[in-house]
Amino acid sequence: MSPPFSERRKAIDSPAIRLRHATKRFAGLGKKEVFTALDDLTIDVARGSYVALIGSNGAGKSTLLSILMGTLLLDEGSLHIDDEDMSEKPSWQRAFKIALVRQNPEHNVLSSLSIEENFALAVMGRERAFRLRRYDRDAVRVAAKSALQRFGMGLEDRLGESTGTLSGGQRQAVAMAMAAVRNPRVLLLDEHVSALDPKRAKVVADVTEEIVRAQDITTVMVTHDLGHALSHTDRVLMMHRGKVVMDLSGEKKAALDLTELARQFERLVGEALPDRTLLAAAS
Ligand SMILES: Nc1ncnc2c1ncn2[C@@H]1O[C@H](COP(=O)(O)OP(=O)(O)OP(=O)(O)O)[C@@H](O)[C@H]1O
Repeated sequence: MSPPFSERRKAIDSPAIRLRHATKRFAGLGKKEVFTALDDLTIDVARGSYVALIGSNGAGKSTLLSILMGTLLLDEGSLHIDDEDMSEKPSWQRAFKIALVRQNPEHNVLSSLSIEENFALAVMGRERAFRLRRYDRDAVRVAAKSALQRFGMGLEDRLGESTGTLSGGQRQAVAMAMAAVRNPRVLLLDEHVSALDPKRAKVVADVTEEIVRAQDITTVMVTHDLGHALSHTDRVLMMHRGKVVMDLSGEKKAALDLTELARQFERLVGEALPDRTLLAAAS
């Protein structure tokens, strides 16, 4: 029996990601030194929204992605994904819900396997069974081809080739297409186009947004490129020293004046935005 309407409504309205008073500390170099990478962070991420995390080096962006992924666990606070308490669950217990595309293309695909075999692993992950067993080759090929075609790189005709022979841009396209085939509840992007040349970066960024919108995937992207964040995402969270210092969405984001943004950021944190963040936005 399906749940009552009120319960279904609640599931749709409730945020996909609910972070409450999230704190993560690391031991510093000195014996008693402790560094707070995430400092009492409370954030809701709406279902299906595309959110960018921007901030200077060491602001806590990667730590936050690791907390969402489960490769790090919180010291204090809580994390719910789709109303399920994930605070204590390590990455392997939530991997079927979450896909991650990393900055380094070599970290996203297994280069000893073919493109098709990489997709087979992605599909098996979606089915919550990472056992190496015979996979449905036709179904995997159909899904892989249709996801790869979007990138216009001809990769759909090279399924039998080793991913070790692909360029960085091609590997990132394969990684994004694999994420699309897995159709995760949450997609995490860690500067996934920053290592690519501008032309390939644009293709991968554009298709990423198409996938996110078409499949309604809640997405959190770390980037140093404010221009990329402003043109593709619904909401920009500016981080500094483990806190969100600015939260821009809707009209506030649409009416954004970069000089004013830089001024406000500096006033709030006492430090200027990194040059590359502003330069990327202005170009
Ligand atoms: N495993 C770790 N051990 C100790 N300190 C860590 C660890 N991971 C991160 N930190 C520290 O936590 C702080 C936040 O790091 P984080 O990597 O989250 O920043 P970031 O915003 O992603 O920066 P960047 O833009 O340079 O990638 C940094 O000062 C970093 O040195």
